Amino acid sequence: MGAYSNIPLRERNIVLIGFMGVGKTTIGQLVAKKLYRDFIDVDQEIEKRHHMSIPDIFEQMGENYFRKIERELIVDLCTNTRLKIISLGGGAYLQEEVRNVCLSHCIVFFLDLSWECWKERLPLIVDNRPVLKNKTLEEVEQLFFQRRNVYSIHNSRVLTNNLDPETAANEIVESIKWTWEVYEPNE
Ligand SMILES: Nc1ncnc2c1ncn2[C@@H]1O[C@H](COP(=O)(O)OP(=O)(O)OP(=O)(O)O)[C@@H](O)[C@H]1O
Ligand SMILES: O=C(O)C1=C[C@@H](O)[C@@H](O)[C@H](O)C1
Ligand SMILES: [Mg+2]
Repeated sequence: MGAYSNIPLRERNIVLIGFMGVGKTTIGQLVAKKLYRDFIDVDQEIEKRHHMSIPDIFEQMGENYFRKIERELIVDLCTNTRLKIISLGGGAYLQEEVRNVCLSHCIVFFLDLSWECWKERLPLIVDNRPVLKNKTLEEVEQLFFQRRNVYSIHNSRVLTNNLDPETAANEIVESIKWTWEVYEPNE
């Protein structure tokens, strides 16, 4: 896999990364609509292909198996598709191979949210995120900041504190269009 593929910027998939619950799925869908592009949510795609929910995959096949199919799907999407909006699962980007393929083939957007704002979201997501199961709030906080270090490797970042999904999606679209204009003008 080359360090930087020669896919034109305007054709590159846009990949959304960030911690569980920051809004990758919700905001990704809106970005796709606004750019008239197809949306792929990696978690939903895995559930569809395997006819199982993510919590069931974790429980019956184990996390290592989930990470393998997650990685293989992302490598396939990044290398074989263009013009998509792709939302990753919250843990996918921790795998080095995933980071490498996303950064070399796509434009990677980090959806950032402060710990204070994120904490208020916890009740909305805790029931179907196996990684959060049986963790104390302190342990989740530790994971939040550990992972933040990895998400910090990205092409662009949007801080979504106090932004509703629609506004966050508009910011991403503006930023993408600006990048296209600056780096590939007159197309
Ligand atoms: N900008 C926002 N403002 C308020 N609530 C939001 C925002 N974005 C998402 N939410 C809500 O937060 C919850 C989690 O959002 P979502 O499922 O999109 O997160 P995610 O990043 O895809 O999580 P995961 O990594 O687990 O897939 C949902 O209930 C969603 O409605
Ligand atoms: O952050 C994580 O490790 C995960 C996030 C979800 O999107 C799912 O991919 C799964 O629940 C694991
Ligand atoms: Mg999601």
